[in-house]
Amino acid sequence: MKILIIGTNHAGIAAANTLLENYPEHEIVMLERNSNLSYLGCGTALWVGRQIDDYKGLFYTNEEAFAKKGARIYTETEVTEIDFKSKKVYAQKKDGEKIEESYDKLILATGSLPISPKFPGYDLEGLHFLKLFQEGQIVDKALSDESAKNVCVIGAGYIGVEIAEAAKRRGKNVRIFDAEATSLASYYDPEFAKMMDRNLEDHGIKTHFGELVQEYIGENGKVKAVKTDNGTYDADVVINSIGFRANTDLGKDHLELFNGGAYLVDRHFKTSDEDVYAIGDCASNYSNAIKDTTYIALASNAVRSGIVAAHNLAGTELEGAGVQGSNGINIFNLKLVSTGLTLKAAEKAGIEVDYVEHEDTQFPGFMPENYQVKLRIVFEKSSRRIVGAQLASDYDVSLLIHMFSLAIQEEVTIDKLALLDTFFLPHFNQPYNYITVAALKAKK
Ligand SMILES: Cc1cc2nc3c(=O)[nH]c(=O)nc-3n(C[C@H](O)[C@H](O)[C@H](O)COP(=O)(O)OP(=O)(O)OC[C@H]3O[C@@H](n4cnc5c(N)ncnc54)[C@H](O)[C@@H]3O)c2cc1C
Ligand SMILES: NC(=O)C1=CN([C@@H]2O[C@H](COP(=O)(O)OP(=O)(O)OC[C@H]3O[C@@H](n4cnc5c(N)ncnc54)[C@H](O)[C@@H]3O)[C@@H](O)[C@H]2O)C=CC1
Repeated sequence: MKILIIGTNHAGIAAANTLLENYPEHEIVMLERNSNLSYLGCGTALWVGRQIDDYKGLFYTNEEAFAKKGARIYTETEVTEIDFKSKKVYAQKKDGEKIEESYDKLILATGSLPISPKFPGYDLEGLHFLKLFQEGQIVDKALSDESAKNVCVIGAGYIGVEIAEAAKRRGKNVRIFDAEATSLASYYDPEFAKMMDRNLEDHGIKTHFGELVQEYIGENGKVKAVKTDNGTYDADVVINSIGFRANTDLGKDHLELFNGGAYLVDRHFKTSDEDVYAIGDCASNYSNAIKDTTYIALASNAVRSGIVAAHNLAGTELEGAGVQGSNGINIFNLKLVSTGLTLKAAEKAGIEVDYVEHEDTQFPGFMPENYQVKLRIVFEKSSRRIVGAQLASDYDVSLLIHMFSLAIQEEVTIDKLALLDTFFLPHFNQPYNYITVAALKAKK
């Protein structure tokens, strides 16, 4: 069987590896428009903020590795059209050469594109996005210009907050804007998000939440200020980070879409076309918290969807486990992690929930070094199944969120969690720890 994979970043790579390692009898062709593959965007802010020395370690594989494994791989080759009827893909190489490939099965792994806000002045020089490695390089160069003093970040989601920290670490005056009342509003309830807001402000970043950007003001074709409904602010560098949209340009007229966005897929990541699978940021996913289709753009989901699609396509039935949207962030040492639904997300999904919360130190009081930890657990009122959790601390409590992720996936109730056997050792935690205490607070 001849299998074509379009897009070879995290999702496409996971699918290709699964096929090459488990089903070597198939012919694999990979098509990628970029010059590189496997760029870990999560490292952009670390590198731009000089927390790591350079970007070389942010790539975990390359074209040669796949050629060696037996795949035919084309980089700098953009797929321009797919004829789903005759099962043919048309592409163009960087030098203009046109190529044509047929397929028996097709995997779309074309990812996502940053949403571009079309405020007046959107085409000025000095406005940036942060999706590709090359865009990271451009932002890095812009911040290296000594005369660029003022940086405005539009959107205080994950990319925005991370790059705001990086720009501050590079000695810039940084302002961050978001339409919502706090940063990270789609990941955390206000009580947690406000800890991040305070953290940003304590480190000298000016926050402008609930303030709407209306215009980029320029001079001689270059941005010099950002105008909002509340004021005008100097800006030499503007970074736009108001979210991603699924990149479905190639298949949107043929394949069924989820809410007009990502390719709608089943639990095998198969699209509405029997011979076409879609994975990663260009595809929908299944949410265990809302028990319905969702769209969440994360590298972690992209990898898993690639593995599941590849097995199913090759004939081994494997149902995707669904997702919780588990995520984490670490800014100036404040760590926030969450999974599943916030109170607002639950309300939006029409799920009636309650929550319990507890804040305590990680270790018993007699330990010489200690940290505050704040935990919130969200559960469905009727079934009492856990549907979300949020944790905040300067201590690394990140691994705990995986337990809550599994709890959501497996529909564990808050009452079961209260009686869970959690070990105790002063070096790690307390006998009456914040998980147990929080869960015991859940009133019937
Ligand atoms: C700055 C930043 C930080 C991030 N941090 C994290 C993090 O910490 N944790 C996390 O889980 N996620 C993070 N993400 C999100 C994560 O990077 C994405 O969810 C992930 O890249 C999705 O992988 P993908 O392979 O589905 O899509 P993409 O990474 O978007 O890759 C799609 C590929 O398809 C190619 N392509 C598209 N169209 C065509 C075409 N017509 N022809 C040929 N090739 C094509 C593209 O060139 C691209 O290489 C971050 C993203 C960014 C930008
Ligand atoms: N640590 C992690 O896991 C990371 C994950 N990612 C993922 O990459 C994807 C893209 O990241 P982001 O672009 O940061 O998206 P995001 O969805 O995290 O945040 C976008 C932010 O922009 C705001 N916004 C939307 N429209 C706006 C407007 N017109 N004006 C002002 N604010 C506006 C939203 O309120 C939101 O806070 C996300 O899926 C994210 O989860 C990115 C970086 C790190």
